[in-house]
Amino acid sequence: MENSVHLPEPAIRRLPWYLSYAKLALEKGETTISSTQIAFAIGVDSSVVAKDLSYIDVAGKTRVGYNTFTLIEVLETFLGFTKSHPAFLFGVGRLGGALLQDNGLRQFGLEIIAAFDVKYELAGTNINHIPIHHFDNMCELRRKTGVDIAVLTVPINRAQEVADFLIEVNFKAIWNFTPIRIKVPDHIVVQNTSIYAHLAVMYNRLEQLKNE
Ligand SMILES: NC(=O)c1ccc[n+]([C@@H]2O[C@H](COP(=O)([O-])OP(=O)(O)OC[C@H]3O[C@@H](n4cnc5c(N)ncnc54)[C@H](O)[C@@H]3O)[C@@H](O)[C@H]2O)c1
Repeated sequence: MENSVHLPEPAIRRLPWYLSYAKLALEKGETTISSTQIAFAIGVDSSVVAKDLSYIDVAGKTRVGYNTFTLIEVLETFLGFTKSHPAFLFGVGRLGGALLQDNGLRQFGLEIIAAFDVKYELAGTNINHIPIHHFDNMCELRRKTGVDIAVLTVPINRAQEVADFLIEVNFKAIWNFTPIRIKVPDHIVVQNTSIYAHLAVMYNRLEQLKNE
């Protein structure tokens, strides 16, 4: 069963933490794990873990626990990590190039099948076997493949115009790595991912600690 249930976003964000913990537990030979154990390891209340896991179709008892292998399987399927989600990447610079090199994305179900840039010299090359095309050829490839997901790694001053164009040609989801909050209509799914924003939180908390 993939994630068709509408879960609160904080719950969706916690489930991958449970998954990582379950994988570690299995590596250590723990064939069952309880929600109390998960709660302790992750640092959240066990009632929260039990509630989160109640959204997904996994058999288990709060005290006795879940079969670790089954829990991993069910979580991976539910989170969409076992299915392949084809995507196009836009902007093959330092960050875009690094993402193309990252085989880890595939483990989480994201399959970047082609990348696009406005630099003519990049067209016809590839990174990690992923072909790079000129941006002008994108619409044709989009029509052929029906890809819905765009990974956006263009310079900040190009982000909105590229996003607008992608929406016009029917992309449905944008994973935005640029540090600008792109504006999109309600029916478009956007995830903004900025390591810089996390840095700001870290600095702020660090200052607070120093002032305590
Ligand atoms: N989210 C993060 O954590 C994070 C980390 C580093 C960088 N960034 C952001 O990612 C973006 C890329 O950073 P970078 O360092 O890789 O930049 P870069 O300049 O190395 O690469 C950008 C690439 O985008 C291409 N490009 C420009 N306009 C385009 C268009 N219309 N269509 C397709 N490609 C186009 C450029 O030719 C270039 O190759 C920036 O917005 C940067 O701020 C985010």
